[in-house]
Amino acid sequence: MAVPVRVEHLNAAFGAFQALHDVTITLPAQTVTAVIGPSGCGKSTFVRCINRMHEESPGGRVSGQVFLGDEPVYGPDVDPVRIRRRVGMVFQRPNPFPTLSILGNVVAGLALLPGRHRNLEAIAERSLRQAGLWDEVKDRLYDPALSLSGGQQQRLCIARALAVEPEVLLLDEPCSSLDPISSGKVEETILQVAERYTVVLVTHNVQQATRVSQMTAFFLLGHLIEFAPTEQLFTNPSHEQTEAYITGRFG
Ligand SMILES: Nc1ncnc2c1ncn2[C@@H]1O[C@H](COP(=O)(O)OP(=O)(O)OP(=O)(O)O)[C@@H](O)[C@H]1O
Repeated sequence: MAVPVRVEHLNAAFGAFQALHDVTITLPAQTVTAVIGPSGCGKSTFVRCINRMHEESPGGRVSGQVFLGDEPVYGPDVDPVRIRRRVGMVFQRPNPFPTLSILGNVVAGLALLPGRHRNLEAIAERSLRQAGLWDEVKDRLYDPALSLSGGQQQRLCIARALAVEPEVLLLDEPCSSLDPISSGKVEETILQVAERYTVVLVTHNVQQATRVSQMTAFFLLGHLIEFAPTEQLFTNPSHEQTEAYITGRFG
């Protein structure tokens, strides 16, 4: 079940350096929200605050609040591990577990969940289908994950994230290490999973944002400058700085 992510007055710092300033935004459910902006503007920091990974960075501090549905992510008794189960994440470089098979990778996260181990093959099939990889791997589920191409490995990582049934999926530049054909397949996967999840896609590629997202958030120097339907933001931006970025005048 997808839930909206409501971010209120979020500030994030690395020691004395403030990387995010007073960000307030609601990321709708069953929608792909693209997060764009020049290098260093705080895109990764923003998504890492949603699943409480930022606080794991040296000097990482957060203030403000994030709600997953009704649950405050930074509530006093909230277990970050449980939040990370509700909010799956896929990184820039595919990072399958190198010693595990394709199937072993997909179900790896389930070992951490109580009472869910009954039907691993069925869960793996469902997740691989959702990630658009099933047909390519169904006859080689016990092959090493590293025998897959980079693009397949990235879709495997998406399947692994989906296997534990998160509500939100964070994708931090998932195509940046992939060739255009593999990127296209990952984009198809993103479009497909957005029907069921709240998807947040960090991307450097403004064309990719227009292809796969319905909403776009533009960040600059740690500030959220503009958040609008993607088509509107790219055709009729409300801010001069957004226009400068999307027309390639900086960044
Ligand atoms: N571990 C860290 N320690 C100190 N500063 C950091 C750390 N990680 C990131 N920063 C700084 O925080 C700011 C935001 O970084 P962040 O990685 O969120 O930006 P980004 O928009 O995702 O960049 P890119 O597009 O290059 O990945 C940058 O100024 C960066 O130098």
